[in-house]
Amino acid sequence: MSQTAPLIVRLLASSVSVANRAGKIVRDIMSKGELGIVEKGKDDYQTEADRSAQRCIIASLSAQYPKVRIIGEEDGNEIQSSHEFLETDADKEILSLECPASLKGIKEEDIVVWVDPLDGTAEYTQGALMLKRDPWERWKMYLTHPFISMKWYLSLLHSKYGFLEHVTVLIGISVNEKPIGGVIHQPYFKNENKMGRTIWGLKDVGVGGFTPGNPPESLIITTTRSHSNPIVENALQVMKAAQVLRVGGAGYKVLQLLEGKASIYVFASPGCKKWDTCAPEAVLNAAGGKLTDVLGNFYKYGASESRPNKTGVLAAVNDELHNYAVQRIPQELKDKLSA
Ligand SMILES: Nc1ncnc2c1ncn2[C@@H]1O[C@H](COP(=O)(O)O)[C@@H](O)[C@H]1OP(=O)(O)O
Ligand SMILES: [Mg+2]
Ligand SMILES: [Mg+2]
Ligand SMILES: [Mg+2]
Repeated sequence: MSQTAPLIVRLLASSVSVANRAGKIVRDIMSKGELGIVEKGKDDYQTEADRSAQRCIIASLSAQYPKVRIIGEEDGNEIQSSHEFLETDADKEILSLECPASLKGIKEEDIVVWVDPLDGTAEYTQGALMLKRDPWERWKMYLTHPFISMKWYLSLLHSKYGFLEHVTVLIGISVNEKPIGGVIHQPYFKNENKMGRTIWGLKDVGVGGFTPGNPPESLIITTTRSHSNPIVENALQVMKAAQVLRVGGAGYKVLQLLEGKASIYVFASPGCKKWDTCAPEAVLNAAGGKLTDVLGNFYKYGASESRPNKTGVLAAVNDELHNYAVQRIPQELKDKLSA
């Protein structure tokens, strides 16, 4: 690795390589078919892919950047047992980036990295069903699946490939409580000749790994497909959108904004945590967008911050769309979430 590149550039380059490796782990576990699903709470599951991918990311980054504080979604990821997963490559394209003056003086001690090893776990476990080509085998798996309703099962059958494309690996880099760099890796993105893609963003540099798109002509909202409730629905109704897309994962929804498939991401509920939004917010910022809670306030990403994003998520590719969304949310709803 080029030791001459400034720390933040090296860390982002390492994060890109580590996210690619984690994505391969996620795919390999799915191919083996033993997901090892554990229920953490209501509508909250963990699989062997979440656990192994996190072990890979934390072991690899902490071996190379020992003083960086790294916080992952999953518990019980002892670093000692993870040498098989060590990834020490660093992406060459990122290493060759010109580091802006504003990021040159950053030290390891100033950095907090937020890791979501697998964002869209609900969609990942449902994707396992779609890999069963035999309808009878698929039906049997559905019957033993812990949390797929009949409505979801039917929507899965209609979706042809399931929702695996919604799954992402998220590595967010924050300094002084603000997200300044991030990686969104999509293990199941279908390219012509290879599986997966890695999107990155760095403050005062820009974004890469995809083709940015302008916001759609009409107002298209993207929101949750697996964690809705009456307040979430209320916040959608007031937007007066031409269309509402219901997809999985915070990473995937921000990708939809970046690619011009949706205008605003609205989620008026406390379910997302700091590891869900740190990387997406960093990439969105680097593309000129904005991610806040539904009141329009920024989240802070210091190591001692509480994990839940209690007051929801509101994101857009530009200030104008973001302002529109903040203004549409009724005060009563804002009060309810911040109570
Ligand atoms: N109620 C919840 N419980 C646990 N995780 C949640 C909840 N709501 C949202 N999340 C996390 O935020 C992501 C985005 O939410 P949604 O897909 O509903 O829009 C989810 O994929 C999940 O991350 P993860 O899959 O990493 O556990
Ligand atoms: Mg989870
Ligand atoms: Mg997540
Ligand atoms: Mg996760």
